[in-house]
Amino acid sequence: MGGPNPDSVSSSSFLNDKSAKVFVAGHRGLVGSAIVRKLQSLGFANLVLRSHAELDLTRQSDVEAFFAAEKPRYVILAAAKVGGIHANNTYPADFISINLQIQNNVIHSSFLHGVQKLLFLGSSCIYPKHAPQPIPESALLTGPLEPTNEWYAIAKIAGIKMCQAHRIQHSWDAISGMPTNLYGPNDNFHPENSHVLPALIRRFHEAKVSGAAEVVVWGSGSPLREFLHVDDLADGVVFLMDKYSGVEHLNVGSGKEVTIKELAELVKEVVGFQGKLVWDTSKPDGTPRKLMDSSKLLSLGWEPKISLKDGLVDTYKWYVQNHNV
Ligand SMILES: NC(=O)C1=CN([C@@H]2O[C@H](COP(=O)(O)OP(=O)(O)OC[C@H]3O[C@@H](n4cnc5c(N)ncnc54)[C@H](OP(=O)(O)O)[C@@H]3O)[C@@H](O)[C@H]2O)C=CC1
Ligand SMILES: C[C@H]1O[C@H](OP(=O)(O)OP(=O)(O)OC[C@H]2O[C@@H](n3cnc4c(=O)[nH]c(N)nc43)[C@H](O)[C@@H]2O)[C@@H](O)[C@@H](O)C1=O
Repeated sequence: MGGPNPDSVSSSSFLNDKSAKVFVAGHRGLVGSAIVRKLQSLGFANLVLRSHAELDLTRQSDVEAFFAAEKPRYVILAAAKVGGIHANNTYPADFISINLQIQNNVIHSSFLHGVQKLLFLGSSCIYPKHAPQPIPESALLTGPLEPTNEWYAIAKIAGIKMCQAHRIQHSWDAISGMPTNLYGPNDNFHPENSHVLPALIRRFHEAKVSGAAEVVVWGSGSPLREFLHVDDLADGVVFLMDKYSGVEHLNVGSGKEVTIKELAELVKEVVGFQGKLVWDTSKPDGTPRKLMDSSKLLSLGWEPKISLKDGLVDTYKWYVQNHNV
């Protein structure tokens, strides 16, 4: 590999630069809103924020004009087309094309307009379906992907490679973080297109309110998933912006996994639903297990703080208060 050592790209302290312009793309979403809360709590006073309606990140010329006018010093890319297993499986063209467009436009414009540091967010679905567990960063591109989300995964892998290519060719400080399955305030609670945790909060709550006897949960209940509260992820994102400058993407996980059956029982308990669970095995299970090995990030000094039970209680409270239910 020619050019400068991509791990030697210098990174000045993000946390000592709180008056700098920081563009958080996707600030109204689950992840972006948590990052904004975190940055504001730390005293960052110059955040640049645009809703989807104000700036469609799939439009290359609009994105370039935005960067030319605003010239942010830092960019955190949390805008994406996101959804659970059903949405990924049903809209493959949207998941690959919208994500490639957003990330290509934002990464390329950031580079062209002198952004000092950019953080790209991928997802644990970039790894092969049957990756070794816990999954190390080195498992990337070592085997076939899970078919229900391969389109999204290919876009995310391309985003990692975009960052790496710019580091190698231009010594530009672009890094990537791979979060595990996330949840928390401002999640998407759509009945079909959301991820499992918000979907179950809504379904159990609606069943409790209507007095239904049973709740349907998708798949066999046997897949294992690792969940991280989005406030822990936001803390990890700021940590990476401040402390990490390397070519390799880094995993960001809680290190704790549960089966979907255990998760459903926990949501049932937190919501206070008294009926029974019924499994719809016509729905896909997806990846059997995806526990990430986050030891590289942990060794740098970051650690998650919110337990799944506490995070669920907090998220259910937020759902009831914010969804007029
Ligand atoms: N949720 C999870 O479990 C996980 C998420 N991640 C990653 O975190 C990142 C954020 O995900 P999350 O917060 O959950 O997703 P959300 O859907 O909650 O938020 C995505 C945000 O991106 C915005 N957006 C989407 N398309 C466009 C567009 N064309 N132009 C401008 N803005 C746009 C959305 O605005 P609008 O809603 O108005 O379209 C929304 O504010 C993604 O990269 C995702 O891959 C990684 C692992 C797990
Ligand atoms: C973050 C991650 O998220 C997705 O991958 P996933 O982990 O498979 O996500 P999921 O939350 O949708 O499902 C987890 C498990 O839960 C089961 N399940 C039960 N009942 C419901 C249910 O009601 N809704 C959903 N969505 N799933 C349910 C479901 O059958 C599956 O076994 C991809 O977007 C991927 O690209 C990605 O990055």
